[in-house]
Amino acid sequence: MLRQTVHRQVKNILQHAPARTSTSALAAVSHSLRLQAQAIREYSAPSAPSSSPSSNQSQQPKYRQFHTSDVNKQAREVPGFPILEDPLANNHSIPSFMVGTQNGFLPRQDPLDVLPKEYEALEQLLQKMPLTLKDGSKGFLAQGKFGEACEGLPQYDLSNVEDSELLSALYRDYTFVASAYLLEPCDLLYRKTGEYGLGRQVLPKNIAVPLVQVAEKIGAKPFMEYALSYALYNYRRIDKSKGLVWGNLELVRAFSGDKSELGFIISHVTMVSHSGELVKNTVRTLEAADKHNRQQFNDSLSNVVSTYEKINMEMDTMWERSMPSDYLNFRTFIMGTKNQPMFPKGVIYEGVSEEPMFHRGESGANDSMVPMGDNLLQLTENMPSNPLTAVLKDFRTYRPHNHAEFLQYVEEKARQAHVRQFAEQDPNSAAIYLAAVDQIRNFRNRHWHFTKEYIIKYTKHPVATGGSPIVTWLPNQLATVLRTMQEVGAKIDADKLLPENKTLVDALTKRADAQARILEREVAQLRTEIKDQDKV
Ligand code: HEM
Repeated sequence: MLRQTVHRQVKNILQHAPARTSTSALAAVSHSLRLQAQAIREYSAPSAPSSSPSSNQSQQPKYRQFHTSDVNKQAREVPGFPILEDPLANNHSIPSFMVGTQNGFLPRQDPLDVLPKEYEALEQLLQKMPLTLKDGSKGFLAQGKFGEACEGLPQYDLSNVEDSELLSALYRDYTFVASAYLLEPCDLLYRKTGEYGLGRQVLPKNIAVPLVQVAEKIGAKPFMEYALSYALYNYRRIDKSKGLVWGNLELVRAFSGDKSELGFIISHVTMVSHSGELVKNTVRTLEAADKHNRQQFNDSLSNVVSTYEKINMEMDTMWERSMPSDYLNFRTFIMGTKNQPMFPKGVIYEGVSEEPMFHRGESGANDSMVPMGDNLLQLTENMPSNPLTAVLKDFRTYRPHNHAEFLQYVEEKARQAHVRQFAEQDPNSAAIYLAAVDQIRNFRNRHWHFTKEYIIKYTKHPVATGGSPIVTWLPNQLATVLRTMQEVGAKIDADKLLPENKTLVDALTKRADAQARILEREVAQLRTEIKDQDKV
């Protein structure tokens, strides 16, 4: 049935394709649809509990269809993947999240910040929800009254909603309500005792049914996600004419409602605001490696390095925008229901399925900038084959569908074009490659510091919000990056390097050596302090 739908779509595109559309763009769309169908099959596989609200709906494809003719008109003709050059901000029929050279991994249009009047009860519930409200008073969560307040929420029927912007807003809002409802008891207990206890194990049908309806329409899992809800679909520009910069952004929804939650979320947005540039140069680097164009390869990979530099500098502002001592105030609400002791048997979605569901929680691990670098630089395939790396791969399914497809495209293309090997064939290209890997190291190393300073310093809870073991998972990737740098550095013939590259290669490899030793010692020590670090 799905295969037939996809075939019909491809045929339709071929018949109605604009004359200008190249075969490569058509191949791209057909590839995109094939992946879509594959993901539909995976998500509907028997191991994943069915999440259809009714038997009638279970006949429908689980993923919202692309209005591919719109995409075709605007897609840059990258062989293999349609990338938007124009975000098509006025288009409300294609998904809100589609990779573009302008919007990068951000939504194509700013998030819808107020729900239409007909959803007033939902809007009001969310506005009164945070621990601290905008006027400084206590919201439902602070008073332990959120669960009770949810009882008054009508069960909206979302089956006729088709506008992609409204669907995205409703998905964001229902995922906020669901997480607050499920985790409210954990937050109350944590504030009293420092323990999370158990969350609510059943999601009532007035939340569960519309959440599953909207999740199916946008092709997401029915649980809070990083891009589709908490971080990248949750900002509002204060001055619409100004950019996505710190000072001009506020939150649409919040759990704690304090300044540190604002700083935490907005730092992600301002970092991702550079991702269009990153996408553009990643694609150019892939093209250059494919065509063996050395000059283009060096230029575009150097641009990748300088863009990651900007992103890393932006990341460093986290320390002043969001206080480490406040982080645990909102962290409870972004926890998942998979691999978390608060939900030992998952969560039953009332009115949807009798089978419990398990979902990873919100996590920056579902951002696409670092996975794109991992794939471009072929770091993903250098990760050890172990259960921690399997978690990394699982995280890649928790993101907008089009982002997941794009990451897969970059991984395949880099492998076909032998990006790393092409870089290593020329010592100065290898130096640029090393500098690019060093930016990924910079990100992951700062990130490891964040984890120690914002989390491990305050709690011995063994699992991160995304369900990964807090001490061992991040170092699994950081150690791979350091090892890759050591391997590449050792192969470079220093005598053939430009003088500036000689100094660079020397400094980067020495630092990688030192950090690898420190990391190993740190992890060994932390493993003795926090339990269950081999459990994934
Ligand atoms: C206070 C700041 C932060 C803390 C405490 C933090 C914490 C964590 C933790 C504990 C994980 C492990 C995965 C899991 O949730 O199970 C993770 C993963 C990740 N986070 Fe963050 N995070 C922070 C900020 C950010 C920011 C600003 C970004 C930017 C996009 C980000 C991107 C990532 C990425 C890409 C991963 C996966 C890392 C990898 O592949 O090695 N995080 N984060």
